[in-house]
Amino acid sequence: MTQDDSPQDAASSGIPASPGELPVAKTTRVPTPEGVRFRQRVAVIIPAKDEAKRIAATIRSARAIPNVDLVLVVDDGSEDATQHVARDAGAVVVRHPHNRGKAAAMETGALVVAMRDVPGRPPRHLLFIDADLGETAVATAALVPPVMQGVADMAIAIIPPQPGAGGHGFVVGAARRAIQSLTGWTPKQPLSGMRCITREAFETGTPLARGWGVEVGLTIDLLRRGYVAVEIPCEIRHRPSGKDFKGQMHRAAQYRDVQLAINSRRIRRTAGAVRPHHGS
Ligand SMILES: O=c1ccn([C@@H]2O[C@H](COP(=O)(O)OP(=O)(O)O[C@H]3O[C@H](CO)[C@@H](O)[C@H](O)[C@H]3O)[C@@H](O)[C@H]2O)c(=O)[nH]1
Ligand SMILES: O=C(O)[C@H](O)COP(=O)(O)O
Repeated sequence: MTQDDSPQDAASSGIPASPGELPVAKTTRVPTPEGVRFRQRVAVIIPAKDEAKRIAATIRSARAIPNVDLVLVVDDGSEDATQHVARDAGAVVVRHPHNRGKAAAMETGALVVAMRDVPGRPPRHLLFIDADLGETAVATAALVPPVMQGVADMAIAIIPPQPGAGGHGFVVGAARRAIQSLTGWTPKQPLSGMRCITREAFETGTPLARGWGVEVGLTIDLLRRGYVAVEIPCEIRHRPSGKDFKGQMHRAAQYRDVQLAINSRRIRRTAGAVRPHHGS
């Protein structure tokens, strides 16, 4: 992923400048019976397409994240042994029979976690991570505390510059500008998919934008509804897209999906602004 060090003011970054200025998440606290305290749990959801080489290390690392009691892999129609390797590494695995794209894999993952949440207890927070983080996946643990403490409804990883990355900042720039114009918030890494999010915020953001538009769509939809997002640095490594033909094709697909997500939200905003008001 392309990095950008453009300056940001603390207020628009969402990152608190000092403890006295902590933002407050919008997610409603689930009331629990008096005197009963449930430990908030977290589910890691890993959308995975043809990730047999790296998924085992990612799962092992993710299992070490505090408060995680479920690691779920959604095999998005892989043609390799992803599902078998993931099961052997201790994950719960579900599978799309055909490739449906990352956003669909995220929705499937959230649905399966909901089925495993314990009735009467707070729903698990959802920690989405990519399958290719390997042993660095544990560093996404830093995304959990802001959500757990009610500082944010969604915490997004800022990742360090990646060796071999070949981006030109084109997709990232377009995504950042659109989020800025539709929400007033300027994210450093608008495409980052490593995100911890409350169940309530996730449900508010569904249906998700398709494919690679999912992160941009989710950020816009949540911020416009008053939810709070923060970006948190995480020392993770992933397999970046290079400068080769495959990398450029990937960027073209990202650009297409991001533009679709942005355009539909612009249209929705305009339609909302001109819709006649029939209230009393
Ligand atoms: O059809 C697909 C394609 C990919 N994946 C998985 O999605 C994740 C991200 O895919 P990757 O190929 O690593 O894409 P990147 O370009 O490296 O992804 C960056 O940019 C994406 C948005 O464009 C974000 O979703 C990612 O989190 C972010 O790391 C990986 O676990 C894949 O296995 C699927 O589940 N289904
Ligand atoms: O490599 C990346 O960071 C993404 O594929 C986006 O590409 P970009 O840097 O050209 O926006």
